[in-house]
Amino acid sequence: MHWSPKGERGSDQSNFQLFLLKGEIFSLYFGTTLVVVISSYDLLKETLVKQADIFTDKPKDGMFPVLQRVNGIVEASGALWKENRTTVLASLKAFGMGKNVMAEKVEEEIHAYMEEIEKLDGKPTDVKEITGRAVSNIICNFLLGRRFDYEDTYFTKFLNIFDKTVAAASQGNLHAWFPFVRHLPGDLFKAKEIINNQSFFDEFMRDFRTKIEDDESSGINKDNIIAYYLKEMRDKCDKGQQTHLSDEGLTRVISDFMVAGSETSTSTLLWFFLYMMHYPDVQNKIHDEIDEQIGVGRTPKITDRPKLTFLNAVIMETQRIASIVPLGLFHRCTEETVVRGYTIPKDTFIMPHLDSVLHSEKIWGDPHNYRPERFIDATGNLKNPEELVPFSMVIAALAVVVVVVVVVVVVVVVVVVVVVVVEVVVAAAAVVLVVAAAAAAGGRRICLGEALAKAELFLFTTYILQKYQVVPEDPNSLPSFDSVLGITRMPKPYKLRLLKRDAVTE
Ligand code: HEM
Repeated sequence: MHWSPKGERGSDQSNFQLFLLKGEIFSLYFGTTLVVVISSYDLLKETLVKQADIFTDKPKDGMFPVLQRVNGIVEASGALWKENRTTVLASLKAFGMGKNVMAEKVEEEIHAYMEEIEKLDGKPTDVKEITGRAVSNIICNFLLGRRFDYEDTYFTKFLNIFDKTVAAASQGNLHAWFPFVRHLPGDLFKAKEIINNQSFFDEFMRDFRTKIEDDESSGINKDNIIAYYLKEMRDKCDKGQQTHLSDEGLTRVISDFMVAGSETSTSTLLWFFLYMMHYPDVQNKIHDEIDEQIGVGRTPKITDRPKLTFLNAVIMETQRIASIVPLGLFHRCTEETVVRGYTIPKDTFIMPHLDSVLHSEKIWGDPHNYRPERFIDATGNLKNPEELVPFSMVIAALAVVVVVVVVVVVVVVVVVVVVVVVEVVVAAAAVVLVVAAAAAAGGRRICLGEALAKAELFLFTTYILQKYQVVPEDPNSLPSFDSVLGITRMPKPYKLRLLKRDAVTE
């Protein structure tokens, strides 16, 4: 469900509509599977964060039991999940995740994206396809260490298959809950299509891998996740170390990245453009801020981010109100436990109802109003409330761990500074911090792409609004806030026009 700013309800074409019910905790059955829906910030914290050891794993058969394999990150559990995740995180760190190197890869893609936008020449367009293509290409750049030209036939074919997989996966996945439907004649529930797409996908993965290995043997292009993963796997095998890293794991990591990293950022950008059309005052204010802080003489940089307080607040408000992963991703409860007096049996599926936090009246007061100012404090600084959970709950937990460690470290430093050399303590403190953060991240499911997604959202929106005004196709009729719920909550297709700002001013 989506609430428009004027309080009108939009509609999701979703199978989940029924479940957007009231109550902090309730259970229901999907087929024969018991699912417990957990709502409210406090309750999600009580479960996903405070009882993380019990609530971190994923359903044993994964989201698509028809594929009969669970590996990679999103669907994996236990030691297998941890090693895949740690390896990928280490590779991202090695290539500058969270630093400017990451932003440079994003910027490289945005330059190509802006050329495509320029070609539109202000004509009414549904920008979903070109935006999605640019966002997927960024993920390819991380996976392979290179981007593709938009005309590249290999890339186009890959994206087509990927789109089909996402579309089939978005259609309710009924065969996961009612296994008998897989045996019905025809393919009404898309089980066969998912299996076929997956084997195409696997073929592409093998191709990707061969290309990387060729590059590797010729000594080029080592800054990519695939090369890093393969090297780790080989090194561990050579040393006779036990490892969960495998070819299958790598294939799943690649598809996890494509699925988790493409639709999410694309959907958020489409919501952003939609809100810009509905709120021209907000858009004008961003234009003014960009003009003042960056001007028109140079392209935006990630280092401009702290200067654009209002734009940051608009992105946060868009993520909050759009709530693109409203029902989170399933977790699994690995031990019987009691929550608020209700017994949750072992292996129950847990649905984290993130929407209940992002749209909570208790937290936001007026959750259905689009009001970016809620993220700016009285002194004009950006606020970062822990209840803003589009990437799930874990950030708050991580922050808490880090804050606790920082406090302990500061106290230790103050005490020890009198007798010992300060640098030694600070160095030790840094190690403790890294270890603590790693432990927290390793034990919980923080969105692995949060830093990348935030860089993308900032750079795409700044580049576009520096040059263009986003206006509706028809000035007398704004596109609706209705949404379609698939893997993410996407706005229903709409067309916009991107008008050059200098032309508008003239
Ligand atoms: C606006 C963009 C994004 C949003 C709102 C978002 C949101 C989420 C959410 C809600 C989860 C579920 C966490 C949980 O299980 O509790 C998640 C997991 C994940 N996301 Fe994102 N995400 C975004 C972008 C990305 C990007 C760009 C990537 C890839 C580079 C990515 C990779 C992942 C992965 C791999 C996981 C699984 C983590 C695990 O299970 O250990 N996400 N994301």
